[in-house]
Order: sequence, then structure tokens, then C-alpha cells
Amino acid sequence: MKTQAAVAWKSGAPLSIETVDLEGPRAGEVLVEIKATGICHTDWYTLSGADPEGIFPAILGHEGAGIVVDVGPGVATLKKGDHVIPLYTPECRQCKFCLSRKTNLCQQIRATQGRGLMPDATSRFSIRGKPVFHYMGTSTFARHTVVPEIALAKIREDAPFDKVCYIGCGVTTGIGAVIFTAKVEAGANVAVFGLGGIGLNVIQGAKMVGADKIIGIDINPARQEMARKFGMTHFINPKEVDNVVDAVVQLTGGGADYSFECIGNTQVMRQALECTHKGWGQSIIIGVAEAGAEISTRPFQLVTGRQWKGSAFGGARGRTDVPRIVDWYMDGKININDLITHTLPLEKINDGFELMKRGESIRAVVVY
Ligand SMILES: NC(=O)c1ccc[n+]([C@@H]2O[C@H](COP(=O)([O-])OP(=O)(O)OC[C@H]3O[C@@H](n4cnc5c(N)ncnc54)[C@H](O)[C@@H]3O)[C@@H](O)[C@H]2O)c1
Ligand SMILES: N[C@@H](CCC(=O)N[C@@H](CSCO)C(=O)NCC(=O)O)C(=O)O
Ligand SMILES: [Zn+2]
Ligand SMILES: [Zn+2]
Repeated sequence: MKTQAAVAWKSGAPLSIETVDLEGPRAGEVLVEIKATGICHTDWYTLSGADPEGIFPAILGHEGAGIVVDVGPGVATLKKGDHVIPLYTPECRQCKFCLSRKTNLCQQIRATQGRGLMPDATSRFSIRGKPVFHYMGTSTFARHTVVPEIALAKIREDAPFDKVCYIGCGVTTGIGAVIFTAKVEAGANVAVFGLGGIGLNVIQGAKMVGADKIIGIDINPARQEMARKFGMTHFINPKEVDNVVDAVVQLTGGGADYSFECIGNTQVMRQALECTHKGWGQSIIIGVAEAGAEISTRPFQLVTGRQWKGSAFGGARGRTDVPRIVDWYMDGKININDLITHTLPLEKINDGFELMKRGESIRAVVVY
């Protein structure tokens, strides 16, 4: 079939709206009509050329929601008409990683996904006979996409696509990092570095679990108002203090119990670790840093009880947890609407990237 997509021909260049050829679903695959997709900082990271796994031409996008149009042979858990959220972290429930119960990082299709291919090592997308790569196994910047069955969460049919698409990455990543990765307890003091589409969801998660002080740190003062609305109790602008680490330590009487880095800046990752409490502080890295970047600190920071952890997709097991998070939204337990600051048609997708780069949007959502 033919469909429309925003194609990334090469790094650093704007996306180009094209008619692309899309082959139907093969065994274990599902054809999905994408109804809406958010634009995440990670799409920009890959488009910028900083991603070692970035390959071109590709159809980016990993924060979508849509409807099943067709299923390939052997697909047992989904049927035409089902509402779904594509998962860049699948959940096969059979691989060593899934069975370990220790991680959400299902590895069943990770190798081919990282090469922009479906599990049988081919692409379903092409233009004028030349293959176009998939991205993160989802490619939601296309009106139609083909996704493995194990990488789709079935969601309730009354959930609005233009809001719950954000659960496909940002909402789950932020709230999940608090609940599933750090397991923040009521009364804990939390520091959140970077108050964008991810950090604001960390704040929302910290508020949900009953954290005490929730300290937000951002160089963009315009982020303060929204962050307070979501539960931030204190704000630090790094440009206005001598030392961010000292500022957090002072505010918390010794250091944050948990900190979250939601920027992708390795200098800030160090600050986030070092502002946590001696003996038990945990710092969770969420931000994605460019190829070749490395983190450093004095080993003494770890010897004295601080811990560094990372979190991908908030530690969520997508097929199990995403439908629950959709329920939280539908039950009014989490706020997504206020974080979606801009809605655009596909033709304006590059404007969405510009809004993000200028710090003007929290989430821009493309509605097909
Ligand atoms: N681990 C995961 O599963 C996962 C999932 C989604 C996104 N990410 C990553 O998380 C990061 C944040 O994504 P986002 O969509 O929220 O981005 P965003 O652009 O919406 O937000 C980033 C925020 O950081 C602030 N910032 C930039 N430099 C800063 C500094 N030096 N000190 C303090 N604040 C600073 C910006 O002003 C902005 O508010 C990105 O690196 C993205 O790739 C990771
Ligand atoms: N390809 C990148 C890795 C980027 C990365 O860390 N991605 C996160 C999700 S970001 C969503 O916005 C992730 O899930 N990582 C685990 C994984 O990719 O298996 C690089 O190589 O730097
Ligand atoms: Zn993302
Ligand atoms: Zn698995």
C-alpha cells in the first residue's frame, strides 16, 4: 500500500513529507494506522546525527497511538480494530530478560530494531524501490506502520489518541522512573534535573507517590510555572546559584533521597549523583547523551553509599503496564492534557521540532 510519512533523508536536515510504499504485515507483525504521535527529544537526538544507531533514510517517531488495520500470520493477541500503542521496548514474555523479572529490557528483537529493520532483517518501507529504515521498531511519523505483535500494547477504545500517544514514551518514562525504577517512597526528597517532556512527568510521579520536597532544576525559567502545577515545591535555576549541588544539599538538609537526570548532559549527570544523600542517595539517569560521551565522578561518591542507576522507558513492561497507565489517565489520576502544548498536522512536523529546540513546547503532537 501507499502511505504518507515524514522521512529523515539525512542527519541535520528537516524531515520531508513523502508518499512511501509500505508492505503488509508478515508473520507475527501488525499493520497499524497511526492516529497521533508525540515528538520526543530522542527523535531530535537521532535526527541531529548524535545517535550511534542513527541510520538514514529512516522514518522516525516512537510516541504514537493508533488502530490495528491488518495482522500477519500467527498473530494471536491482536485483531483488526484494536486500539494500540507501539512499544520501542517490547515485552515478549519469553526471553531471558523478560523471564528474569529484573528488567523491562526485552531483547527478543533488539538487534534488528537497532539496525532499523523488522525481526526478519528486512524493512517494510520503501521509496521508488529503495528501502527506508524503521526507527526504534515503531516509526510513528508515518500514517501507517508495521510493528511486531510483541511491541504493541492493546489499550481501551475510549482513550483519545491525541493524548495517550504521549504514554508511548514521555509519560511512562517519567512516571515509571519514579515508580518502577527508583521506587520512590512517600516522604522522600526528590531532585529533578531538566523540566521538559520527561522531567515534568518525573515531577508528576513524585507527587503521586507522596514525595516531600520536589526540587526542579532547569536553565529555562519559563519551566517553573508548569512544574509547580505538577507538584514541584522548589525551583533552582543553575544560572542563578553558585553551585547547584550545594543548593540541593542545603534545601534537603543533606541531599536528595532520589535524583533524576532528564536532559542527557553528562556534567549534569555528575551533579545529579553528587546532590544525593550520603549513605543511600540514588540517582537515576534518564537523559540520552551523544555518542562517545562518558560520565565521571569520584569513586568516593559511590563508596559513601550513593548509587547510579539508569532507566529506559521508565522500567515499564509495555504490554502489561501501558494499558494501566492509560487507565490512570482516563480516571483523572495523571494529567497529560496540560503537557501537550501544541498540536500539528503532519505537514508541520518540522515546526514541532523547532518549538522543542527553542524550549517553547513541552510536547508537540502530530495528529494525522
Ligand atoms: N531513558 C529513556 O527511556 C528516555 C525516554 C525519553 C527521553 N529520554 C531522554 O530524556 C531527555 C529529556 O527529554 P525531553 O523530551 O524531556 O527533552 P526536552 O527538550 O523537552 O527537555 C529538556 C529540558 O532540559 C533543560 N536543560 C537543558 N540543559 C540544561 C542544563 N544544563 N541544566 C538544567 N536544565 C537543562 C531544558 O531547558 C529543557 O527544559 C533527552 O535526553 C531524551 O533523549 C530518555
Ligand atoms: N540509540 C541510542 C540509545 C538511545 C536510548 O538510550 N534510548 C532509550 C529510549 S529513549 C526514548 O526517548 C532506550 O530505551 N534505551 C534502551 C535501548 O535502546 O535498548 C544510542 O545508541 O545512544
Ligand atoms: Zn522518547
Ligand atoms: Zn522479552
